Amino acid sequence: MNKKYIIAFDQGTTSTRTIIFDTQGNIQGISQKELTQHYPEAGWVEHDPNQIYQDQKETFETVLKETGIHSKDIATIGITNQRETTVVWDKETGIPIYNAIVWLDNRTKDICKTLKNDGLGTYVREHTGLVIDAYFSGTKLKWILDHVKGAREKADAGKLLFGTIDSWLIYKFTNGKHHYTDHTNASRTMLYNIKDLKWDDTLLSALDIPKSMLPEVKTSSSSFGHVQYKNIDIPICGVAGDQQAALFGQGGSAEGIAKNTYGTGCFILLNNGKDFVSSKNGLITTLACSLPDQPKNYILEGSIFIGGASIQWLRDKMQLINQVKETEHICNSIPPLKDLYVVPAFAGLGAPYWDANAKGTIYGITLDIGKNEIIKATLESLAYQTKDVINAMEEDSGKPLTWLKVDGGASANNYLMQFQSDLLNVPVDRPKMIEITALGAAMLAGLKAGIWTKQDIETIREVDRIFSPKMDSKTRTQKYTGWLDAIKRTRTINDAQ
Ligand SMILES: Nc1ncnc2c1ncn2[C@@H]1O[C@H](COP(=O)(O)OP(=O)(O)O)[C@@H](O)[C@H]1O
Ligand SMILES: O=P(O)(O)OC[C@H](O)CO
Repeated sequence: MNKKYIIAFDQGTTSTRTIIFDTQGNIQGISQKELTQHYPEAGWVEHDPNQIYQDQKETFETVLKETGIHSKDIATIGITNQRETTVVWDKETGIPIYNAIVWLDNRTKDICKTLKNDGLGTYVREHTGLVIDAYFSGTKLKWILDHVKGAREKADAGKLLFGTIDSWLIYKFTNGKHHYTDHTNASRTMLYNIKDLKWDDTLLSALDIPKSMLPEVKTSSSSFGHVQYKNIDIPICGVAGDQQAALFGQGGSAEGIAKNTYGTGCFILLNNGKDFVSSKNGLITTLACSLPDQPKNYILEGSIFIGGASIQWLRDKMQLINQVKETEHICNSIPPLKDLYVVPAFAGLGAPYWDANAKGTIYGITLDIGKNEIIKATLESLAYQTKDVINAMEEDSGKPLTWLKVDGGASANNYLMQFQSDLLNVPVDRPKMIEITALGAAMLAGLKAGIWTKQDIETIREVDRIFSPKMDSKTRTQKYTGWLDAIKRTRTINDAQ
């Protein structure tokens, strides 16, 4: 094999990146563009699908130019993406009929309420592993068909296609030749049966979605067509939703491995093995990256909607900081907080509460509280929300968590990582490679393309730092009890409204 590089397309909520790895898994080049967020109404979040494609193409071309690496030396491309975000486009022209409705958008909460009232909750949990929530693609797709003029007729006539961002990019980069997705992305639509690995007719009919719109679902490490660049065809050999890709990059194809990605949201995933376990504690069951010899592995996931986004809120809306990284120094420079909690339910609460109506709150303000304390409480909220999810995971899996692997932008924050370890009372293990999501996608592609074996990829991850718990158990219990009280009060206020 003389091809020397693997490319990852990492299409996230806030940015679009192309990264080139060498065969040791080292980064040779990165190009990145910020993605414009559109907020047409309260609770709505949209992206422009054309911007997503153009940015991905531009970062791809830029990284090749900047590194001087020739496209003939690229063995394969892996794609990883923000999950659930929904695009519908015209089959003939490839033109989207509406903006992409982003995972954080909760405009469809009333559709979800109706589905729940119709008694579909248990069916959804048992067949898709999910809870009925506006987070997943199914109701977003229904909303587009119901609200865009002429969409329903065109869909019924087989003239529209649906996809999550991976499908959209595959379609565009292969000039409309392929309409594919992979198991991880399909499992986030609320339309896919994760036991039988097929689209679910009952849910398609409940949401009035024609099957002809849906992509073919493939193994995450398999052939998804080619990207042509300067007359060279580069095969796309890996596709996975970003959280599952991160778990894979962290070595999570083995049962029992858990990771938390601290990005816009926080996503805690535990590889729970080959058997479908339905959560009794507010988590969801979803599919791990699939390999030809490992088609079905189930993950228990806790999806927290607002993680690093709350630090951006401190910077952009509250203007309490100039840069997100300042929070580490600020937190280290003031004493431990006493009973001050920020509950960042800015988009409702995800796991384990699933409360679409909850709103953000701050509890425990006294006269001595200033902006630094608010900053610290906001940063700590990422760790408290993580603990809520880990507690649920321990209940569901029946096993205590002994080790947490971490990644994502906010995992760079040493104060947060130490506080997380203290609160969970387990070591928190941060890898040297911060682009672990992209690396996971590259690994999936590299496996299929014959660049790496399973043994090779096990040796790529290296530890940067392990944070060990230092907090005494009394303080830990006091702090967490205060958090649970703040959550209870938040939810009581909203119930009363
Ligand atoms: N040093 C830091 N301390 C706290 N939060 C941070 C820090 N660096 C980045 N973040 C947060 O991490 C998020 C970006 O992480 P990233 O993994 O790139 O997110 P995404 O993939 O969701 O776009 C932002 O929300 C930002 O506020
Ligand atoms: O783009 P990220 O990294 O914020 O991830 C978003 C998740 O995939 C949503 O489920």
